[in-house]
Order: sequence, then structure tokens, then C-alpha cells
Amino acid sequence: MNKGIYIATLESDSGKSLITLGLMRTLLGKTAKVGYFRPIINEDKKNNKDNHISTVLSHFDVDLSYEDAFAFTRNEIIQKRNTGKSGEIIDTIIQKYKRLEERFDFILVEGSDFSGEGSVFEFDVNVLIAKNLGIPAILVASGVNKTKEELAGSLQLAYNTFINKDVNVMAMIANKINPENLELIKEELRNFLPDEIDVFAIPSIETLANPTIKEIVEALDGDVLFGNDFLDNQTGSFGVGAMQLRNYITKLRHNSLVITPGDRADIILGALQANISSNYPRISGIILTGGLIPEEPILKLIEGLSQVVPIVSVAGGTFNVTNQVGSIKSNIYADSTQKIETSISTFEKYVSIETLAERLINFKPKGITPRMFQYGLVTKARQQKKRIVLPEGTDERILHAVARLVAIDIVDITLLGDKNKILEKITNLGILLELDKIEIINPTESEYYDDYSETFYELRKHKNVNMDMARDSMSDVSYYGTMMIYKGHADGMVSGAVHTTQHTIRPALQFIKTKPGVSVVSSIFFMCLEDRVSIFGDCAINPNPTAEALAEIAISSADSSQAFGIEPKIAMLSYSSGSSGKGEDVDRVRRATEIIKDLRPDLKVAGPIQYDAAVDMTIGKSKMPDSDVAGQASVLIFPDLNTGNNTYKAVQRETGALAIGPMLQGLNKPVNDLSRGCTVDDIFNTVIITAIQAQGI
Ligand SMILES: CC(C)(COP(=O)(O)OP(=O)(O)OC[C@H]1O[C@@H](n2cnc3c(N)ncnc32)[C@H](O)[C@@H]1OP(=O)(O)O)[C@@H](O)C(=O)NCCC(=O)NCCS
Ligand SMILES: CC(=O)OP(=O)(O)O
Repeated sequence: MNKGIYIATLESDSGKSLITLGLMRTLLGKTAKVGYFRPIINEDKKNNKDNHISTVLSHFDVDLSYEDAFAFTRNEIIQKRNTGKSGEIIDTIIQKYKRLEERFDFILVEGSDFSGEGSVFEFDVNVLIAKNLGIPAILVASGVNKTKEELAGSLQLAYNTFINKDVNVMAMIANKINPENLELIKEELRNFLPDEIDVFAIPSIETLANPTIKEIVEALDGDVLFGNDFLDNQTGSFGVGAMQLRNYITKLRHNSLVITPGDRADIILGALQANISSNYPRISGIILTGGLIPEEPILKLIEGLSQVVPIVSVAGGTFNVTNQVGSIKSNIYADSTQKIETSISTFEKYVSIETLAERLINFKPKGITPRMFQYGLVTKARQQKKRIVLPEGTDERILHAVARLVAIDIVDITLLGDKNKILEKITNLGILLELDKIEIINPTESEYYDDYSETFYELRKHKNVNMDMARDSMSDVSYYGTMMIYKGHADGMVSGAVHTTQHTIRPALQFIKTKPGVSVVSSIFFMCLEDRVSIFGDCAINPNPTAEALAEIAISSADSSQAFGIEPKIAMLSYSSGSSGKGEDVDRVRRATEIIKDLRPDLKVAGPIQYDAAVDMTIGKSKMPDSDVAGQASVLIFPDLNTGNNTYKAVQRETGALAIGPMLQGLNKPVNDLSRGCTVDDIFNTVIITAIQAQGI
């Protein structure tokens, strides 16, 4: 299984690059192929290339193109959100991430920078991305200009938001902390965090916090007069050389940046002398303000010196320039070797990487989000293209769904019905559908009509079906479509947008029949809830199942759940949790649970259990404290069709959840029903599910 980690922050300038670089180095020591992904980059950085991406790709020699390493610019995200296309954001991010998953063993995902417009929703977007990628997060916050209470408060808020969205938080890093307060900060964070979450504090590192001379030259559009070879000099404190030299040189500190008007030869020469004097600290450079350049004799004097720190002339008065220098952000670029190494060594010194890396590598994601689930469906269906027959060829929703399916070339489609009527409908509805890519069959006019009728007669004559009845049945689209599957002329069928469930599935029950070892055909819905996918069964077929049938439905549903990548934890639903309620219906569910335990000891099952105890951890713990399913059930089995059918509809209608199905289970070949109230999305997804079933999962 592939792994990933999301590095998220709450603000700009948190110093998460240091974490990224340090973690990247650590992971590369643990696993061979580590990829890097930034879901959102800054617009202005796109053209000049985002420096985070360039730095990581080049420093660690990651075999990844720049374009593959990000999904959206910040402006694209804002636009999509404003036009109600948030879903597309997540879909594209999942797609790009999944492509990387195919190539790398582990992926480090760096969240957005919060350095521009749109930061209001930026935090939520980051939580949503981590959630949908199904990876844990490391939260990073800066301690600059914050009391320890303020820092802990903002990290606690962030932590709660991630946890509430079911994103596992692995570690919390307080960065840029006053070195004296490292332990205090960790204690403050420990106060609200569970023990299993690692807490680290990293001090503010001057060489990373301040810009290099090169960054200052770029930001101020300066003219480098001397010292081109030392532009990577890291600046320390900066001070204006306005006072007399004898006073000014006493103010110099290690790596000081001298800012002085260009005509102050005394300060310039004094600072250069101080730089080579063993009695004064080294300086990082000199900025000359006012666009003034020293006079010729002074320049000549400097030219004669053997080593000169960068001297840069900039336009603008001393006051303005000093303010500007103060606001220049320090960044790390691909060629900032010194900063990169400082970042990595700082990370290694303050973060106990061994345990953290082990935990990351061994992390098992809890659930699957609806978007990730749907992405997985599409990917799986593509692996082996199947032909799906849709008997309700004139239904508008079916035609819209077919247009979408054909556009992504994911399945081959056969529509049943009168060809002219279908074509007329497509034209009238203005549906863009490449007609040469679909097959349209009118059953009674088909070359196979006689053969299908005879086969049906042979299969059902013991049930008093005669040839006339067989021909009659084969003129019905449900029978004809099902016979196509029986004959191998199609791989699966989806119907029920117009016809009832009975009408849709009876032919399959009559001659597709059940798989070996299965006696009850049942159904499940994949309920795409806000943050997870749950399996509901049986909500469509068996009105009043016996305990034995209920057990079989639960086992089939658990196997289907497993086959579609959702770890099954079965809740056998009832109006009782444990022994809290009595009655014949409760006893039936209790018996069914015992049968499941006998037949399939490998499955996790709890029953009888109420819906609240099944899905809510707190209630589950209080009602059934010893259960390993209560509070985390993924497969919910309803005691009868009255409850099941209406519960799925209630959840679907009241929460807006996408209900994919009903997918029938237990048949020899896939036939799936739809609700007559289905949407185009429901049809689209059910066809894809059917194609996957046809692959023999
Ligand atoms: C599933 C259902 C359609 C079957 O109804 P039916 O066709 O009248 O059932 P019958 O008893 O006549 O059985 C027809 C065949 O299907 C088989 N069959 C019926 N239910 C079956 C099941 N759950 N599993 C396996 N086979 C089944 C029967 O054994 C019989 O086979 P045979 O003719 O070869 O002997 C019926 O149970 C039903 O209507 N369920 C509710 C559907 C519904 O309205 N759902 C709500 C909306 S989704
Ligand atoms: C599955 C289902 O409930 O179907 P319908 O809504 O058509 O009855």
C-alpha cells in the first residue's frame, strides 16, 4: 500500500520548507522512492516555477516533472470555488496524487502557503485535501510574535479541525521558537494532545529567517558594485549607518547588513575595514541608498582590496530602503545549498525522526472518502473494458449518463429500444454523444431474437413456459438484456430507471441464477456520505429475510465491501444494542449474528446493534463497550426491506449523499437495478460498478 504525509500549516511564513526538506531526507533513508506533491501553488510562482517544487526536485534528484508535482494555482482554486466547482478541485488533486502513487513508495505532500488572497478558506481546503488523499498530517505553526498560549491555542484549533474531519494528526511542530522557550512550548502543547502525537519545537534560526544578499538585490532591484561572488551571504541584523563611524562600528554584529547613503565613504570604508579586522565581527554586505555611487577615488580604493563583501546600490531613501529590507522574506531556492543543509540539520537536531518516520511508514489509513472511492472505481473499470447493456434506451437520464461514460471511454454501451426513438431523443435533448461508439438494438428486430427465445424456452420450460411465452418474454427489454449477458453478448446489465425492481431482476433470478455456494441474491448500496463510504444492505431485494438469509446477506455484503476496498465491519441492525431490547425481530438478528460468527469467524460483526451505536464512537462505547465494531461499522445490515429501503432513501434525500446501487450480489453475472428516482450520477456510477463486477471481482 502506498503512503503519504500531508504537511499543513495555519499561516504564512511558518517555515514548513524546513520540515519538508528534513522529512524528505529522513524518508529517503527509509524507503527508496519518495515523491513530492504540492496540491496548490501560488499563481505568480507558476511562471517562474514554484521554488518549493524546484528546490525539492533538484536537491533530492526526484524523478518527477515540474508539472506533475502540483495540481492548481491559488487563483484557479479561488475561481473554481467561486463557480461552485469545489468537487473538481478534489477530483483533479486525487488524480494527480494517484498517478504519483503508481511511481513512488511514499509521497510527501506539502500544503499551501497562505501567502495571498483566499487564505480565509485555505485552511479548510487543506484539511479537505488531506482527508480525501486519506493520508495523515503534520501540523506546523510559527511562534513568531505569539505568546505560548496563543501558539498553543491556534494549534489546538487546527488539531481539532483535522481530527473532526477524521484526518489523523501524527505530529505537531512549533517552529521559529525563542530557543529559551522550546521546552515550555512543548509542555503547553502536551496539555491538550493525546500521548501518541509527537510534539516538537524548533528554534528560530537566524540564517534561515533573514534573506541573503541575493534576495535583497532581487527584491530592491539593486545594482551590485562589488562582491558578486558573495551574494549568498546570509544577512544578520541590519542597521543604518547614519551616525559617525566611531559610533557605528561598535554596533556591528555577526553578519550585520550595513545600510548607508552612497556618499558616506567613511561608513563604507570603515565597515569594510571592520570586516577584515580581528577586533570586529564579519559583515554580510553593504547597501548604498539614494541611488548614489561612491566617488571615483573611493571606488578605486575598494577595487584594490583583495576580498570585498557585496556592495549594492539601490534607489530610494535610507528610511524607505531600511523598511523594505525589514519586510523581505527569506526563501529557499534550488541553489540555496547552505540554507537547505541548515534546514535539514536543524530538523534532524530537533525532531526525533526515527520514531516519526517509522510511524509514517507503518500508518494504515482508516477509511475511504467518497471522492477517493469514485476515483478508484473509474481507475478499476478502465483496467478491463466491459460491455454494459442498458435496456431503458429512451430514458433521458440514461442517455445523459451514457454520454458521460462514452466521453471517458470507460465501457462499451448497448442501448435497447427503438433506434429511431432513441436517436430522436438524443437529438431533441441536444446530448453530445458519439453515436458510432454505441450499439443500439431493438429486441424484436435483432438477429438473435429467435435464438434468445429458444434458449429461454429451454431454460424455463420446466416452469411451464412455452415458445409463445418465451418469444413474448424476449420482446421485453429486461429479459432480452439479461439474455445478452447469459449468452456472453454483454458483460453486465443496468436497468430500473423506468422499470420496477421486480421487473428488472426477475429474469436474472430465473436464469442467470446464483453463484455456487450462494442461495440468496441480495443487494447493497454504496452510500457516499460526507466523509466516508458506508455499505447499506439489503435495501432492495429480500422483504423479510430469515435469520439464515440475513446472515447470508451480511456475508455477501462484507465480501462485496472488501472487493471494493472498504474494510468490512458488520453491524447487524435492530432496535436493540446487545441485550437492551427484546422481541422476535431482535432474536432473529441475534441468531443471524451467531450464524455469521460460526460461518465466517474471520469477519468482524456486532449485533443486534442500533444505528447510532454502530456509527458513533461515543454512543458505541457506552452501549457496547467491548465491541470492535460499535462506533466504526462500515457495513450496515438492515433487518428487513421496510427498514432498509426507507433508511437508504432517507439518508440519500436528507443528507444529499450519493447512493450507488443497488448492486446485486450473489448472481452468476452482474445485473444491477436502479431506483426510478435515480439521478444521472447514480446511473453513471452503477454502470461503472457493474463493469467492475464483470471483471470478476
Ligand atoms: C426479488 C423479487 C422481485 C422476486 O420476486 P418474484 O419474482 O415474484 O419471486 P418468485 O418467488 O416468483 O421467484 C422467481 C425466481 O427467483 C428466485 N428468487 C426469488 N428471490 C430470490 C432471491 N432473493 N435470491 C435468489 N433467488 C430468488 C426464485 O427462487 C425463483 O426461481 P425459479 O423461478 O427458478 O424457481 C421479490 O422478492 C421482490 O419483489 N422483492 C422486493 C423488491 C422491491 O420492491 N424492492 C424495493 C424497491 S428496490
Ligand atoms: C431501489 C429502489 O428503491 O427502487 P425504486 O425507488 O424504483 O422503488
